[in-house]
Amino acid sequence: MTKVVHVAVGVILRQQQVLLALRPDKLHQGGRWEFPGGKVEAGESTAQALSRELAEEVALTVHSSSPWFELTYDYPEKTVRLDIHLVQDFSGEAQGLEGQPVRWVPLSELAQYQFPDANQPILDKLLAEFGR
Ligand SMILES: Nc1nc2c([nH]c(=O)n2[C@H]2C[C@H](O)[C@@H](COP(=O)(O)OP(=O)(O)OP(=O)(O)O)O2)c(=O)[nH]1
Ligand SMILES: [Mg+2]
Repeated sequence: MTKVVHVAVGVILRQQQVLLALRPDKLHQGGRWEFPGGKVEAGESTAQALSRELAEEVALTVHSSSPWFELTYDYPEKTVRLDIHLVQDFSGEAQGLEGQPVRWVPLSELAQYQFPDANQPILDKLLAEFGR
């Protein structure tokens, strides 16, 4: 049986820029840029998981987030269910608390980055709804 990993993903937007973090080489889909987030733990809502992960990983305090869409993607080694939220109401200065590079990237430059294979629909929707 394939395990499905439930992941809370934050598309964090600030003035036509989105926050990306580089996944360490050793991790699944390492060396790719991700939208910060992580696994939803038992007993947590997705929004709670997202707030916890963004505090732990990139030092941001989420004031509110809104569910955007979900996608399921089958990697050879596991299936992920990405529960993608928009985050536009937050405070703090983004920094990679786990030593990972983080970067505010203009939407117009997203095409220059390599993302996990599951992420294409997120990029398409981001540019369709927020790009100009
Ligand atoms: N955060 C995030 N994960 C993504 C994205 N795209 C994508 O396929 N994933 C996958 C990669 C991983 O298999 C999974 C996230 O799991 P993870 O291991 O990074 O979760 P975590 O932050 O809770 O890390 P850990 O506690 O296990 O160390 O989701 C994305 O844009 N952002
Ligand atoms: Mg993570």
